[in-house]
Amino acid sequence: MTKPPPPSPALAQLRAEIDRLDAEMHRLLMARGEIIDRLVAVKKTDESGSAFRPAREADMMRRLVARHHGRLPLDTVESIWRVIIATFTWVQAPYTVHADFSAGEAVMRDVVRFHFGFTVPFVPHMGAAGAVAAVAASKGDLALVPAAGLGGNGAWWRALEAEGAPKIIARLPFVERADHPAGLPTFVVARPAPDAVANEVRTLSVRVAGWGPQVAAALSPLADTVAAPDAALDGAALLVSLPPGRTEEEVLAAMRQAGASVRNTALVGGHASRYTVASEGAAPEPAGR
Ligand SMILES: O=C(O)C(=O)C[C@]1(C(=O)O)C=C[C@@H](O)C=C1
Repeated sequence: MTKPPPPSPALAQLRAEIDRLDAEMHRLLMARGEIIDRLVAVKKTDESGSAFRPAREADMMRRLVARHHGRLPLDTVESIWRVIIATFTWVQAPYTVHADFSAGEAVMRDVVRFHFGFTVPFVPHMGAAGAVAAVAASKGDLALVPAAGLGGNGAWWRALEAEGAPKIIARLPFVERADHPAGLPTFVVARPAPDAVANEVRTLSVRVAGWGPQVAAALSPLADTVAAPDAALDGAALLVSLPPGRTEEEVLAAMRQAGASVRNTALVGGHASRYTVASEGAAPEPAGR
């Protein structure tokens, strides 16, 4: 076998620069890892069993996207940081991701791997109920459930109503854009540590009688809603996401005015407000919801 010719001096110099930068990035990652024991002690993670702080992560991801520029695609830099943060969370307190595959295996697998990498274990479930039940039986696990209404899933969020039940604590992706490589809107459900609740957007479980197109139309400008049929003939179980500044009273009043009667409501979690950038590399602009 013939030996490849040595690289030109110019190429050798560029490679030496890359080696130096790689060694520096690795050193910095290891230095980041040195903080973990102190994080665990300060956050008392042994007591809660979960190191996940979604509001902090949403804020970190927004700032990352806002300061990013240059040749490296945003998707790449976002996915690298997702893996760093999710893995650092796992090293503080191991957890499993329970993913509801009912929106399709491929899209949900992408959501899991993009946001949590390959070190964090994940278990597939055919339906939201199984994923949420697994979280309820765990200390610090997460469930990922598609945020859109899927017929087969029913009103899965009703399992979050009881005190002490798991709650919605995040919505993925943290930074939304039309061409996001793992952009399936997804709720993250967990038993939140007391300081892990983000509530810029509050998610409400609402049961109504008299549900129909008029009520849906009245609700749509006020809040994002997922609807599932409820036991009664014209009843519906709703998962209503109240954007910042929108009150529960306003939304219920609009539904009543459109002819629905509200049977009961329960807060089933909250998450950081949604944040959208126009497209790859564009300047960030808040989504308003
Ligand atoms: O800030 C924290 O609380 C951390 O534990 C650090 C860290 C990170 O790796 O940056 C990890 C987990 C949290 O969800 C948020 C951020």
